[in-house]
Parts: sequence; structure tokens; C-alpha cells
Amino acid sequence: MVNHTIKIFGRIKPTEKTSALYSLDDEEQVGSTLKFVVPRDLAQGFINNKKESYLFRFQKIFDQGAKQEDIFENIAKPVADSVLAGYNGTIFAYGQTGSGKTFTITGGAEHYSDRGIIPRTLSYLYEHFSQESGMVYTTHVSYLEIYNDTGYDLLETRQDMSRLEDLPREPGSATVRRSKLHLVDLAGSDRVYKTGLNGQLLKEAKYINLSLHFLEQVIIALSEKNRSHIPYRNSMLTSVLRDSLGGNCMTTMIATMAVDKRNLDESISTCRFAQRVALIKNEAILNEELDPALLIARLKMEVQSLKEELSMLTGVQREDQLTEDEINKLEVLLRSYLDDRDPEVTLDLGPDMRKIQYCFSRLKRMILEKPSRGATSPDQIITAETMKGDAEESRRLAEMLTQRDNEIRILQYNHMEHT
Ligand SMILES: Nc1ncnc2c1ncn2[C@@H]1O[C@H](COP(=O)(O)OP(=O)(O)OP(=O)(O)O)[C@@H](O)[C@H]1O
Repeated sequence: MVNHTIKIFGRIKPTEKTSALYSLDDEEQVGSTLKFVVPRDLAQGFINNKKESYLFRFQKIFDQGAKQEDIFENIAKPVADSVLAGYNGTIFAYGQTGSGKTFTITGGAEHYSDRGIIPRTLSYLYEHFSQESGMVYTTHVSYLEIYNDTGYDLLETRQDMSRLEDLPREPGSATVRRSKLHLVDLAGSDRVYKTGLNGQLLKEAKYINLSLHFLEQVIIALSEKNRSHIPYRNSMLTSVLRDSLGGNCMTTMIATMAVDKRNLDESISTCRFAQRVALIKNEAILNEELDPALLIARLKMEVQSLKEELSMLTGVQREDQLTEDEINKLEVLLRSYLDDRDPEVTLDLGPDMRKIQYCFSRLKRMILEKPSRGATSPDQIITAETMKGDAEESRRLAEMLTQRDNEIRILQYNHMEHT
């Protein structure tokens, strides 16, 4: 099990106007610090203008010049590696509209080098699958869109969402590792009142806002100590991300920011959100299990090799069932054992459970088939008929049983005397 808090990264979108409103400080051990400096006049109408500087700490902040490849190498590759090792992983981008979430997660269409985390991670995974010959990999990809709180798998022609748990997994070895990777591009975190929408678009925006509001509630609940109830079930988004937030997952958040003057308040609120997320503790466990069908196949092989080992030790080739010849020999042995008057005589069957079980069941049948005194019912007559040939055997068994009855009676009598 790996206990860790959600990792938070920041990415600043390139802007044409150079901005002196923020500064970055990178320290190898501690991470990156992002500082916003807001002159009082600028702060008016946007944020609390009593405060002029805001400091936020991230694992690392990628400044405007960062390449898509840097993002993949530093953020996505470690998550993909842990997914390959059998842990669940999630990367989600959060930030205001236009701050670069889609560019980061999916990528830009203009240049090949603009491809984002999804295509790069998929090609990394498939490259690994083709190079690793000692394992069998099965991949299922779904492209989930949450629209008005309903999930759609965009790759699925039936137009409904398949739950990851319901997907088939093919057997590859007796041990199966199943891990899921979520790459999430959230909707813009801006408030609805800013968008000035109406009609259907307003309805969509309300749903988006509501699901981000529920996401915030889950994150607040998780970052507070001693909260027993986490409201995951309030929305589709939080239900899907249940494992990623406070569950069995290695989760990473990328806060995307635009740092020009008019977007400063949103960038600060994105950073505040990220600081809360950084408090959430996850417990990632290795999702390893045994495949029952393969386990049976493995056990069969083990039984076969044990049989071979046994036949080498005993020098006898053994079948599952006794052969006719073996049964005949056992019958002779059993008869001479029963006929022997010596009470100390033993029945030597060797270390062979098949023979031991055969003799026990044969003896049991003899006892059950013994005719009781004064037998009159048709059942008993048939039993007596079948026993005709074994008269001597029956006599001996009857003697044994009578002796046993007497012993029981004596025991009962003694018991009564003492009580
Ligand atoms: N790091 C970057 N380098 C170059 N262009 C970028 C970068 N980030 C964003 N862009 C460009 O900025 C525009 C807006 O970015 P994007 O669509 O990724 O924003 P978004 O946060 O996903 O917005 P929305 O919330 O509306 O989905 C796009 O044209 C995108 O190509």
C-alpha cells in the first residue's frame, strides 16, 4: 500500500503581454512557490484588496515556456509507470475557461509536438506492452464525457457508459493486475454569472457549475479531519472520481492558469483550490488478484507433477481409479484379513489412499448389509439373499457387532452405577 497526498502541479499559459504580476521560485527539495503580487488599484472589484501578495506552494510549476514533452515526462510518465505496476492513477486538470486544460490533457491540433497527455500516455503504454514479452496485457479504453450529469462513452456506439468494473478481462497468468487510469479534463471553473448565458447553454453551465461545486464539496470534506461522510454520490463527476479522491489511486492535479490582469482573481482561486486538494490523502494498493480459471489450470499441473514424483518414489505408475486387477488383489487381501483369527492381524495396503478407501467402503457395506435377527421385510430378505455366498463373513461380522453391543451395554451400566 502506498499512502500519499495528491500531488499538485501548476501550469501557466503563455501570454503575449509580459506580466510582472507573478514570480516563481524553484527549490529542489521543497517544490515550486508561486507568488502573485496584486497592486491595490488593480485589486479593486476583483479580490480582497487589503492583501497585496499571495503565495502558493506546488510540487512544481511549469512556466509559460514549458513544452508538452516536459509536462508528459514530469507529470504523466510517473503516473503511467505506476499504472503499469498495478496501481490506479488519475491526472486531472482544473482551471478557468481558456487557461489550457484541454491543451494540457488532449493537446493542440496544429503541430505534432503539441499532442498532450492522453496521446503521449497511450503511446507510452502501448510501447511498453510491445516491449514486455513476459506479460499479457489487455487494454480497454473509454472516452467518457459527462454532459448534464450523465456519462457517455464517446467511443461506444451504444452511447452509454460502460463501468470500468464491468469490462471483461482476459486471463493472462494466474496473477492478474488490473489498474485504471483516468485522464480528466474538467470544465472551466469560472462562475456562471460571468458567462452571461441563457437558455440551453445556461442549463449546461448550471450543470457544470453544480458538478464542480460538488467536486469542491468532496475536496473540502476530504481535506477536513474527522469527516466521516464524503458526499461522492451527489454527482456523476464525483462518483466517477471516487477512487481518485481519497481512495485507492495515485492522483495528480494540474492547475492551469492564465496570469494576465483580468484573469488574476480566477488564477488565485484555482491556486486556493489546489492547496486544499494537496491535503487529501489517498491509499493506493496494488490491484493484484488470482484468476480462478488459471489457478485451476496451475493446480492441475501441480497435481500431475506430484503424481509423477510419487510414482518415481514408489516405483508404481498410479491411475486415478483402481484397476480390475488391483481390486481383485484387494479382495483376496481383505478376505484373508477377515478370516484370520488372530486379533492382532493387520491389513497392509501401503501408502495408497485409493486402496485404503476401497477397503473401508467394502467393510462398511458388509456391516450395513448384515441381516438382522428375524428379518422379515422384503428388503431384509433381499439382503439375506445377497449375503448367501458370504455366510462365514456374516457370521464373523455378527460376532464382532454383538461383542461391540455388549461393550456398549457394559459402559452404560458402569455409567449408571457412578451417577
Ligand atoms: N501552453 C499552451 N501553449 C500554447 N497554446 C496554449 C497553451 N495553453 C492553452 N493554449 C491555447 O489556448 C486556447 C485555450 O486553451 P484550452 O482550450 O486548452 O483551454 P481550456 O482550459 O480547456 O478551456 P475550456 O474550459 O473552455 O475547455 C487554445 O487555443 C489553446 O491552444
